[in-house]
Amino acid sequence: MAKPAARPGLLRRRLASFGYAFRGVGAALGSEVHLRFHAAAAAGAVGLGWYLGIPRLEWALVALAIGAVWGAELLNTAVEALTDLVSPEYHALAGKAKDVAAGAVLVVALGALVVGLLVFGPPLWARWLGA
Ligand SMILES: Nc1ncnc2c1ncn2[C@@H]1O[C@H](COP(=O)(O)OP(=O)(O)OP(=O)(O)O)[C@@H](O)[C@H]1O
Repeated sequence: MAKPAARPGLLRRRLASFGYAFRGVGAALGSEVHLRFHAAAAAGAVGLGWYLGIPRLEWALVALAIGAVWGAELLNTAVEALTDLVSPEYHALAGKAKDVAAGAVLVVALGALVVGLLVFGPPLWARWLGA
């Protein structure tokens, strides 16, 4: 009897999963203008945080906000792709799925905006007043 093909080891499978995940982020970055905008905004926030010397807890908030926006945008991209696959023709439910997914990005982005205003607003204001 033929021996079943050996399954790759656990570590190799985990590493492959990471590879697929990074490939997904790369594919979304390549196709989604919004995600490139989020990348620029994240770079701006990190630069501002470094310039203002914000404390560690505020870095944690900024990191959470950036991660949440990226996560929501990636999920939105996945929903769009699946919707286009399942329902290339017009369908009210397909439209609802895309609108709700886009709404999720909007809600998270508004939360991130509030975080940005609370973290960067006061020290920027103080610098401008002090200048
Ligand atoms: N198959 C469909 N059936 C019904 N309505 C759709 C369908 N595809 C798109 N729509 C509607 O058109 C809107 C825009 O769809 P589209 O696929 O262009 O998404 P988008 O978020 O604007 O795309 P992108 O992020 O690539 O710019 C959706 O939010 C939805 O309201």
